[in-house]
Amino acid sequence: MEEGVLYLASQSPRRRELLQQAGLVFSVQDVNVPEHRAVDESPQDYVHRVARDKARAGLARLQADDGVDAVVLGADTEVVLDGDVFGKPQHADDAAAMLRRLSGRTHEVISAVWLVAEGREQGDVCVSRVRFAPLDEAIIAAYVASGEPFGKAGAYAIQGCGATLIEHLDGSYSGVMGLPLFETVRLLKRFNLVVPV
Ligand SMILES: Cc1cn([C@H]2C[C@H](O)[C@@H](COP(=O)(O)OP(=O)(O)OP(=O)(O)O)O2)c(=O)[nH]c1=O
Repeated sequence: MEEGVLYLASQSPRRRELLQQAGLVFSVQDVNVPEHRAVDESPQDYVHRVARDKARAGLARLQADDGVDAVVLGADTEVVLDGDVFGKPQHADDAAAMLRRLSGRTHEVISAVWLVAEGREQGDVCVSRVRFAPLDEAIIAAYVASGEPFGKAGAYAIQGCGATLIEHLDGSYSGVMGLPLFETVRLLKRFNLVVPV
């Protein structure tokens, strides 16, 4: 396998952590892509599009800088319940409202990952099902006050105290946390990038 130059187009510390956990060598490229779902766009199409746009934006910035021959990884994670897409909460009331809706129910977490290089793009998606325990108002208030829900799709973090709210996970832990590592490494191999395992 040849050595490729991998860039992670993301501001998410979770994605950095997960790529490091997989033993990958990469650089980080900051991108800011607007996340607005079109009215007729399915949740899965939306997550794919945003992940691809992040990777494309990363590659465009790198090419504008010095035309480096790079492979750029973009990812997006959303929580979906009853056809509604829960992004990151804007404020405390928003976070509490999301948690109230997730309480005692099973939702989907959709995580897409895209690799974009000059003349080549490929992506994959991972859908997990997460069942929340019934949450009373005191738990919701305490969790929101902890600050953990902010910056997280669906207002919780499986890698944090949010794990204590989850009764059951059917799917990928890394996918829920923000970057499905099995699908990511499978894509990297297709791009002939060096992976440790
Ligand atoms: C459900 C869940 C989400 N999350 C996080 C992962 C993502 O950072 C975030 C979903 O928002 P994203 O829009 O996917 O990512 P981001 O804006 O944080 O980062 P970037 O676009 O720069 O890559 O939610 C967790 O950390 N734990 C969880 O259990």
